[in-house]
Amino acid sequence: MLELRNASLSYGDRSLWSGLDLEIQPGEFFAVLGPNGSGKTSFLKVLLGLQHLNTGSLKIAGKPARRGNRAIGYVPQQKGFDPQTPLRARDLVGLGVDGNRWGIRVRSAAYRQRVDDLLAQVGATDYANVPVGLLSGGEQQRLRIAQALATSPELLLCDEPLLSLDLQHQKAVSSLVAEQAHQRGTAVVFVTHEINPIIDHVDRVLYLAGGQFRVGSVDEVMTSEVLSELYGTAVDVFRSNGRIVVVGQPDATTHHHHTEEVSG
Ligand SMILES: Nc1ncnc2c1ncn2[C@@H]1O[C@H](COP(=O)(O)OP(=O)(O)OP(=O)(O)O)[C@@H](O)[C@H]1O
Repeated sequence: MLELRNASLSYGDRSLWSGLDLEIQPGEFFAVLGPNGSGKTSFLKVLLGLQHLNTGSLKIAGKPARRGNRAIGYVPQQKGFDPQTPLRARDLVGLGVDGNRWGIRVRSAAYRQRVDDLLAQVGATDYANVPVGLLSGGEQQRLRIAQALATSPELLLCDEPLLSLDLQHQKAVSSLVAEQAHQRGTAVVFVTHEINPIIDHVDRVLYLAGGQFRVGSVDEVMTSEVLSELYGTAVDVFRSNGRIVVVGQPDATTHHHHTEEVSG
């Protein structure tokens, strides 16, 4: 589905990663973790064809990366909608639906059916006609996912989709994305600061830090040894009730964005 070979990316003399070889399979839930500034968003930009690699190659569904690739669905990092936003939930989802493919000449029956199906797929049918600005952060995030799924992408990219969500909504959105991967066969690349909300779902992680990276299962990557090596300083990883607690990262990143976001 996705194939990176000997990939490196740097800005000026700052290297974000180099020598990255990676294949992501259909149906895989793949997370990208790392502190602020480690290159998580840049990684998504590469996949979206918005950022060129300095070395190496990338293929998505067998073809070189390019902008506007319809095989990719993208859930951007976003704040909440303004309460005045004059869009209903179904209008937002409808923006993702490809008019040509569904023979829209606006508001055709096929278009309405497609929007209804997408709303049902993310469990948003009950608030289909509510203005998006009045919905909770978690409800808005479901709609963004529905919008990203509108073209039935083979690859779904999510940039910090859990930011500003409470625990219950984090779980619901994580499960929804996991279902898309594991039941529907979409490859998912999921950028997050926090492993715990997705720990039960994620297949593998890419951890970026200090210009280095590590790829593997949660058990392989989230260890004191690996993180200490990546950060270049002693980092302790503890397990508690199925959760992971990381202590001693030089850059305490986890809550950086939360104060800036509109809460759900
Ligand atoms: N176009 C660019 N030109 C130069 N430097 C850039 C560019 N884009 C990003 N950077 C730098 O590269 C680093 C990685 O940025 P990126 O946004 O990918 O990190 P991130 O892991 O997504 O961070 P965060 O968790 O804060 O969102 C940052 O130091 C950033 O300032």
